[in-house]
Amino acid sequence: MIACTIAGSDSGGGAGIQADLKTFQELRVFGTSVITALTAQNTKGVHGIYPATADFVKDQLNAVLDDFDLKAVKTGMLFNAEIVETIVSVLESKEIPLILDPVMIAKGGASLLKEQATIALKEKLLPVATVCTPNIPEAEVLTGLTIKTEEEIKFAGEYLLNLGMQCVVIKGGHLAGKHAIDTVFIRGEKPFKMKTERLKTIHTHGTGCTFSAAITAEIAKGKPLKIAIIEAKKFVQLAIRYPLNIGHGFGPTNHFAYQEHRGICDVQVI
Ligand SMILES: Nc1ncnc2c1ncn2[C@@H]1O[C@H](COP(=O)(O)OP(=O)(O)O)[C@@H](O)[C@H]1O
Ligand SMILES: Cc1ncc(COP(=O)(O)O)c(N)n1
Repeated sequence: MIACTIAGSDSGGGAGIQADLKTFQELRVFGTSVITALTAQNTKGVHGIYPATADFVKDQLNAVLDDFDLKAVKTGMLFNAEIVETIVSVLESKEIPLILDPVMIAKGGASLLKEQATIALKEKLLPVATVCTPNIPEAEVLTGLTIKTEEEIKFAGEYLLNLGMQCVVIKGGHLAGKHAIDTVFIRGEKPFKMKTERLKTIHTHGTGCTFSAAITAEIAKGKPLKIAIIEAKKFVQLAIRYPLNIGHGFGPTNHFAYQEHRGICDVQVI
């Protein structure tokens, strides 16, 4: 099975293209990539960004599409409106499931999406996505709502589904509480929650990339949407639970952990 990630490169290896390809590999999916921007980055922060031109993003995407039978595509850091629009123009006529991680701000605070691009993302790319995986701050930007309570999460999920996509996962990593709870909205179905223990760690660099890449890999293998999302939650939970303790800042998650420990992760689905 072959999947593609369209995202930024993280020289530190914990997020972006590198996290996506490691996740695909661990889940036995062949990974191809389209690089939207190079970042000079490590566990201490983003030290520089060098975007690709929209034309070169298009060349990479066409090269991949021309040769490979892609079963799923994901997007991560898209950086500017030209790149967002280019991706829409190439992908909108294709029937490939699109998993959209609306990456906006790195955990260290650096902006990975320009303000104008947020509008293009919301108006043009979101409507053609199969799954969108915002964290709480991203869901707030996309909906214009403040999201703290369960009611507000429900309202935001329904608002986002109405933009046209098939599924929205509002991730709960940024909320407080003993559990990390993600809420899943699938068109025409009752929403459900995925609940795990909230782990006490600073090594959460790239959790969102890893989670959405795992959904992409499972969908590429033909898993039904709900099963793919639950398996991805197990993948990211284990990747956080068994940290590698690499670097001097907010370290990466452990992409090896799923293959090594997968028998012992329980995600409660409620
Ligand atoms: N401390 C934690 N313990 C357990 N799971 C977590 C923790 N932090 C994040 N997660 C999970 O990791 C995934 C990514 O979530 P989140 O950190 O909100 O995304 P992002 O990286 O986009 O900010 C979600 O499934 C979330 O529930
Ligand atoms: C290239 C790239 N893509 C995405 C992220 C977001 O990851 P995080 O929110 O964990 O910093 C990042 N830091 N760098």
